[in-house]
Amino acid sequence: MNTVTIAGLHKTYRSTQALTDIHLEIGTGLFGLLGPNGAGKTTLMKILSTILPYDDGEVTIYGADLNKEGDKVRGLLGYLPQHFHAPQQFTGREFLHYAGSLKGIANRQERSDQVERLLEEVNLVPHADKKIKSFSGGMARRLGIAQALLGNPKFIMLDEPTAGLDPSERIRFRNVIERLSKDYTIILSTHIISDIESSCERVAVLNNGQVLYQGTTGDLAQQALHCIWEFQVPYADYDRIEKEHVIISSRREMNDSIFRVVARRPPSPHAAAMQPTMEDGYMAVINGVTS
Ligand SMILES: Nc1ncnc2c1ncn2[C@@H]1O[C@H](COP(=O)(O)OP(=O)(O)OP(=O)(O)O)[C@@H](O)[C@H]1O
Repeated sequence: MNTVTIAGLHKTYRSTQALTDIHLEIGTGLFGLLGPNGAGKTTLMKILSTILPYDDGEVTIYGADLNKEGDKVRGLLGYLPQHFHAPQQFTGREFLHYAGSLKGIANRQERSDQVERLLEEVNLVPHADKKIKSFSGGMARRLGIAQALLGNPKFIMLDEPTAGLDPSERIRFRNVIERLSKDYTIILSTHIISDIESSCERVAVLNNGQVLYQGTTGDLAQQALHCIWEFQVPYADYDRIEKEHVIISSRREMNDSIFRVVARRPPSPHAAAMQPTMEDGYMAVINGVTS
């Protein structure tokens, strides 16, 4: 069942066309929104969270029209913005009480029940009475998720939630999200493929304000079928290869460089055809080199 439907969405900032004719169908669970810097991910999230008006299109969230039923939509959603800053002098628990009041949870007992449940859900109980200024980046992000979940939303948007986290914090954060995805519709925007690879079933790839792909993560990899090659050249040729090909990765071995590239034809007579990964599929879609 689709919980979020977007049809013909357009958004322009003065002279910048940020989103062009976006069509997306999103169901329950975790949905990945992938795209390079400037693709339009934050713009889309701001529109869905009713912060930003749009020029044209139809958006429904759990059956409510974003344009006509803004208040109803706001009651359904939780949002973790890209640059989330909680007041540093508050403790984690104090901040959640404060955020709960702002969300209109007036009954103190009800607010307290939600705050305690969410602290547990994001594994912050042992740190709940520490000042936020002492939190690590990962703890602050998990607090951000907890505030997004206050008020029992059904639809949660997380904008680049793992940016700047170290690997162990990223894994802990990912586990929290995966657990939540069983009960909520979650959109996770990122340009880090591995955030999505392990946990999302469906993804959309956005570039220059357009949806270039939407479907399963497995099918995204298949977009690069027969287009992924590895080959070895002397290290001295590095600059030439970089100019001539769309490089996915490269590594140095002794005096040679080994390149993984996306191309419709073999980039050299000795190039080996490789099985595509999701990252390969993403690079193929972004660069318009699909099979
Ligand atoms: N307030 C604004 N005024 C004018 N142009 C804007 C504004 N906000 C975003 N843009 C432009 O709209 C386009 C989409 O930006 P957006 O921030 O939505 O992309 P993004 O995919 O979230 O990128 P990032 O990963 O860097 O946050 C970009 O060209 C950006 O420069």
